Amino acid sequence: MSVTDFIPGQRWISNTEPELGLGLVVSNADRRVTIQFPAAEEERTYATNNAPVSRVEYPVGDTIHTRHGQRVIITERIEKNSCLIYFGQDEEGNELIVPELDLESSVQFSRPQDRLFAGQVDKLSQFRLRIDTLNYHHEQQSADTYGLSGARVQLLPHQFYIAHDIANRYAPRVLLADEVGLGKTIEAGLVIHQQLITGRASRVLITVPDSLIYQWLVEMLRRFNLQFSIMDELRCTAMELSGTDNPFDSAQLVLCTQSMIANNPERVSQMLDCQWDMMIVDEAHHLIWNEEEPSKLYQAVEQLASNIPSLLLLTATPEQLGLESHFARLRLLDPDRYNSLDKFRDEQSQYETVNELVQQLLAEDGINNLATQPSLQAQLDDYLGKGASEKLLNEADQQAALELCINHLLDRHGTGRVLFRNTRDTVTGFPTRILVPHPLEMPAQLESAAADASIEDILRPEKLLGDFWLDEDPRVAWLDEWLKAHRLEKALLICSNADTAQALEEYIRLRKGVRSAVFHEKMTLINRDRAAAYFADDEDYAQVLVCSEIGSEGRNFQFAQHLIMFDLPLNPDLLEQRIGRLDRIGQKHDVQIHVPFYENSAQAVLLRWFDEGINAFRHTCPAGRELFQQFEDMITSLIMDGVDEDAFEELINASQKAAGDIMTRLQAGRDRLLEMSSCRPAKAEQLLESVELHEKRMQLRDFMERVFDQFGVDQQSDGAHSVILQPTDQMTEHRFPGLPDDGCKATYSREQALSREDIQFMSWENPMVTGSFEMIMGSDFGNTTVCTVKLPPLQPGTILVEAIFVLYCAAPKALNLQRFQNQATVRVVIDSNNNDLSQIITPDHLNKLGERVKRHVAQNMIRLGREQIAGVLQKAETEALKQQQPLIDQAVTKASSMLDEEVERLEALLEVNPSIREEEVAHLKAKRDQILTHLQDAQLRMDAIRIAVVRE
Ligand SMILES: Nc1ncnc2c1ncn2[C@@H]1O[C@H](COP(=O)(O)OP(=O)(O)OP(=O)(O)O)[C@@H](O)[C@H]1O
Repeated sequence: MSVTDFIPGQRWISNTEPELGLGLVVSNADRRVTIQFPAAEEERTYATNNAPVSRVEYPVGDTIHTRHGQRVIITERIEKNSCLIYFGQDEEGNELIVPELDLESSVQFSRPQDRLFAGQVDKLSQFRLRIDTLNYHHEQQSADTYGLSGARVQLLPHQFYIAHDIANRYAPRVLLADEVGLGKTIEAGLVIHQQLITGRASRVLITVPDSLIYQWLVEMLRRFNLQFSIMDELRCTAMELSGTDNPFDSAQLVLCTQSMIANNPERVSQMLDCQWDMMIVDEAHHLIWNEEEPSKLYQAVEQLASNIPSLLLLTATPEQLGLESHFARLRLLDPDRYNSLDKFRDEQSQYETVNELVQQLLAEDGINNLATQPSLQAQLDDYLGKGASEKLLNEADQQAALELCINHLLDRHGTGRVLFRNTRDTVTGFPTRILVPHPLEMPAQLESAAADASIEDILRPEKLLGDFWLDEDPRVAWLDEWLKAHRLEKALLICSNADTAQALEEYIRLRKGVRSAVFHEKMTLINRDRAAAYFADDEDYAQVLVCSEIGSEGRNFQFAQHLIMFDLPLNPDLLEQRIGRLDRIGQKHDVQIHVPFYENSAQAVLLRWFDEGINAFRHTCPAGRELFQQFEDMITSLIMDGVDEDAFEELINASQKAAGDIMTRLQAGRDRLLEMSSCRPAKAEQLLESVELHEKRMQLRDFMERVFDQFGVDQQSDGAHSVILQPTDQMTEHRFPGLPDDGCKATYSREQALSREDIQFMSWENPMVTGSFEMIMGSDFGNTTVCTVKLPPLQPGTILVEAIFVLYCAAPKALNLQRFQNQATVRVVIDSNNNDLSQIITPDHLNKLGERVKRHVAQNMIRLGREQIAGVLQKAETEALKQQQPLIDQAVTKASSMLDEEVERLEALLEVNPSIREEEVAHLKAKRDQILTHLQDAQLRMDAIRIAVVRE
């Protein structure tokens, strides 16, 4: 630009700060030009030869706004003393004359055509990045597994099956009851993440036992990038003192302890005043209920559950406290469905018949069975409606029809809508459990002390040994020796009592020099987590963590291989919870379960019964609780009255038989159905394939490298898959989304992310990536560019206009309308002779052959070719618009067929399966109508323009 280009009174716009609005030249002297930006009340002075500004000239036909608020369509434009005067008509048809000085200053050019003609031309690389963003964004949004693939987790089929099934429901309310350590937290996290990222939920409340609060906090952050806020009494009070009305309104994602919910009605009432979308209750077997006296926790959760649309209850032992409590928890999920305990009991007995039918159909000759057995046909018709079997047998593809029927049976008459339970039998990869009993001689004084003691005291013999039990208890001496002999191995020790844990740990640490830590309910939460972290440390670690029973619930200690049961609990579910600390996903070794016990003692009775009677050490024993109830009297009498070998034999034989019977019954009925509806392997595999297919690491890496470059984030490669990212002073935005102020390390490899939890997992759902999508698509970044291109058949000087359109629907994010559109963009290429070359000149041609031009050259090209380009753009718009209706029709057809099928399925289910909530069907229908309306209103909108000038 030269000195003579700038005349006071002219309007210009800044290329680097377009948000300042329209500028006004106020002076031009000494090779410096000063431009005022009235809308922003700012002024800039530039050197005239390289001022980063573009002249604003509106063509005839455009609409302009005056500073007096008038809207004028330009009919004529003249230039006087190098300034423009516009002539035109306002909305009432009044003739107006508008000198450019009178133009409204707060205009923003974000439409690509406006920016182009205002001289705001982006780099070629930015244009390409924009188009790639549109395509990748659409691809991710359309994937069936959208929202499930960004977690730092191994792709385990049973978890993805459950998460996918639940996450696709409206306001899901379910009980996640996988066996201990199979990943219920992960399943819940996947569902939360998916609901948040798709916009179906935005406020989530998680409540967990006190000892698990930090573990959940960390797990949500490191695996799902979800930053929860812990709301404890201290924090709530501090916020109230500083003027916050309701502390629970201060965060979207809140974690709180179950003791707060159970014991603090005021806090519960504050929670009730907030609009939550989702609540998660971990270790939900604590929600104890009986008719006379429901627990406080149950009552508080019940209040919250009736106000919060979505509810996930997590427990590995749903029936730990009896069928009544289990039923009451199901009632929290769906009070209409679970309104009678007797009916519920009846239903349980029906599962056997349904399963028998399913098994006959699943058999190798299932079709044949059905074709030749009228009784089977009648049974199927009974369940699925008259004519169901005939229809199936008449299908061309009978096998596929049979599959569908089995799905319907499970769906409508099985257990699966509300309850999910995967077992170790169906999930592979678990270690072997080895029982290592350590018989010890009973201290003499115990025999007499035990005579009048209660069963609880007998089971914790240290209590009976008096104040010096640590010196006298042979288990303590055994422990000391064992730890010395296994110095390099970590062991988790569990005993039932906090005082025992505390005294024992102090003793071995101070008196025996063992590196140990303690974990019990009398410690503060912070100290508990410190102890757990010390035990987990790879280098400077505690060899043994001594826990009271609270350490047997929910915690992840699978890095240790040895579990020492200092005593044994009476309840087989608790035994399983203890073993589950080590026997969980991620355990790489066999689990050794050490039980030091006195011969001929109560513990010896329990040990033998658990092992020989119900085989609860080496395997999980789903029938444990029921068996314990059945044999409790016999066990108690053996414990209290001393061992009578014949009676013991009888107990063992009877227990084995009963265990076999119960397992057969469960397998024949409820458990088999549960298993089938908790994970259908073929579907689960398909889901994992979809996640892998959309992972596209190389493309993601390439994409993000370009984004970081463009936005000024420094990146240093750090090995094959990872990178170190640092904010810089050259960043174009104040902050880069998701990037910590002090930078971070990130990896594009799931495997590496799993082994290095200190580095970020860069998936398409990482906040840095989704933030980049939003930053680029939500702004004018890269929406105009100019290049030259050598394309021999075309005449030099020909102008090619490549216009990119997107189908735009102004709809809530939660509807995720992109998934119904087959393509992300519509692309039209028109040349200056108005030929449509869209099919001939591909994006690849222009990407590969297009050469960059300097900005001022590009601006000149636009200025000179403006009229022609405007005409071509109009033609491009006309051509694109021809595709609008077909695109809408295609999206509407796809949406209708998907959503109608879902509605029909739910309606059919509703007729026969009371676990469907009416509101679920109503919501789905309303959502379908809303989606179709929005799609029908969709409009193609020009999103970006590339001008290519053909050169010699
Ligand atoms: N897909 C996965 N990828 C990586 N780690 C996993 C995965 N699933 C589970 N884990 C790990 O396995 C352990 C058990 O998972 P989680 O805590 O979710 O199990 P749970 O079923 O809730 O256990 P509990 O019954 O003890 O409460 C945790 O350490 C978890 O991080």
